[in-house]
Amino acid sequence: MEYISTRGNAPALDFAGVTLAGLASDGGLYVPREWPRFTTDEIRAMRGLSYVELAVKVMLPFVQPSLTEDELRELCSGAYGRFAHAAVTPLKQFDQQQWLLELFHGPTLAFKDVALQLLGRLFEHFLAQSDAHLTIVGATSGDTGSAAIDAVAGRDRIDIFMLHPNGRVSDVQRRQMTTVLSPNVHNIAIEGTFDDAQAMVKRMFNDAAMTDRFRITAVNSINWARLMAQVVYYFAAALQLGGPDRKVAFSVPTGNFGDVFAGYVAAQMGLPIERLIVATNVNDILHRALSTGDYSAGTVTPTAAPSMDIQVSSNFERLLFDVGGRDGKALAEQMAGFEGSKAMQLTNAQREGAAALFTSVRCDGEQMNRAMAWAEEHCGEIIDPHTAIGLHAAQVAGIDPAVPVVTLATAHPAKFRDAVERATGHRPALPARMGDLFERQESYAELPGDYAAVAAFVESHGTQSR
Ligand SMILES: Cc1ncc(COP(=O)(O)O)c(C=O)c1O
Ligand SMILES: N[C@@H](CCOP(=O)(O)O)C(=O)O
Repeated sequence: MEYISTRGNAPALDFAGVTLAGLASDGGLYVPREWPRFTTDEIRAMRGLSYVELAVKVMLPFVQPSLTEDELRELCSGAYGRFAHAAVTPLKQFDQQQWLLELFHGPTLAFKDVALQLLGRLFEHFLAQSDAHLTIVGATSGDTGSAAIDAVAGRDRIDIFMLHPNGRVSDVQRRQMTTVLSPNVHNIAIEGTFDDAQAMVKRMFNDAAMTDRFRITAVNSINWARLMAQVVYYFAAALQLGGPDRKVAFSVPTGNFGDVFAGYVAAQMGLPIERLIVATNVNDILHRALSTGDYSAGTVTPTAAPSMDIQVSSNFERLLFDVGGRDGKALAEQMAGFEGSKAMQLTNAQREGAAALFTSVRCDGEQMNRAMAWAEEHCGEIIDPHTAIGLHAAQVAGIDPAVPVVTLATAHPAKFRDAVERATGHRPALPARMGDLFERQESYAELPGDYAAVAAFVESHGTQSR
């Protein structure tokens, strides 16, 4: 498979190349040159496969020729062997129509583990073929950070610099990152929002003074390999609910648009999907874009679902590229306009293309709390605030009652114990292996929201590769 940039002005790369590159050199995001497509018979034949075997089937077209089938299988076995549930992403029934896909059984209790456990292994695999040293620079609103750190802590020839917005992640999320004291892990709390951190990360990819010396890559969902691994669980859930002979809808708590874009990819690969529901909190740029065509970023409002406190959603660019006719030059101009003014209007083609599969719902704090309480009262399930936003959207999106709706449960409720306790009266416990999280020593730097300060920190703590 060959990958091209959404902005049309970067070299096409193979899978190993895009995995190590992260972001394209023209500032765009890599996407496959074309979508691989399964026939209905091929999808039907996936029923009953173990998660690892399903992952191999779904991802193989994306990784060849950089990886053989056996290499992919070995990497997946290692990655998913670390999950605490035999099904990796178990599906639970809420009622006649509503289902919950639990994506938080990995080491750091969020859906990010599904992709990052694999990505850490991919980095190691591809690095073994060269003598390069990799510098990962990432931004997190809470969950990507710990999952990425868990995936690469202690690995040779990799440093990770993870930026989180100071005071805007939950205390469990922060401690999951800052108590990992491996010498290759560097946590940085910056003044500002996740969007500020993400903008600094993207800027570093285009800063020749940095890229000339450091081999910088990404662990955020701007890295194609992240999204690819997330496609698998859409297949896993749909197959259990009668797919491909029955359509399924998915409700996805959304911030950076990575998880729900993976659902879009599954649909392009032939999986029959009724609707993809983009569930946002009050940071609702995506809801406004999908419902009115107005993609304009306001200020970020802190909420009890902090991982979704995002206004600039990186992966939306991938959708705009695909539904807008794959015109890299036109998209580069559109994105340059957005980067200047933080506002843009979707074209008619982009609006109509998105409307064919996506529905959006904005969920405020009260609706989120009610969804948490409903799950507890009616189903005995404690869900986290992000999942609750997805559940609320699933219940109000107006999906045909004959179609199952799967809400993606993106985080374990114990990561957000205070918010869950406020809504349900129950305080979920951390798993035993994390019982001492609050006794562990923390280490992180605090920096102003200033690119030069972050770049200087990376320079002084990183390992030059070139
Ligand atoms: C718990 C949780 N739910 C939902 C999201 C939103 O996912 P995405 O950014 O892929 O849209 C995130 C962060 O990405 C998250 O950490
Ligand atoms: N919600 C994320 C923000 C980054 O998203 P990513 O999927 O692009 O890494 C987080 O928890 O860090």
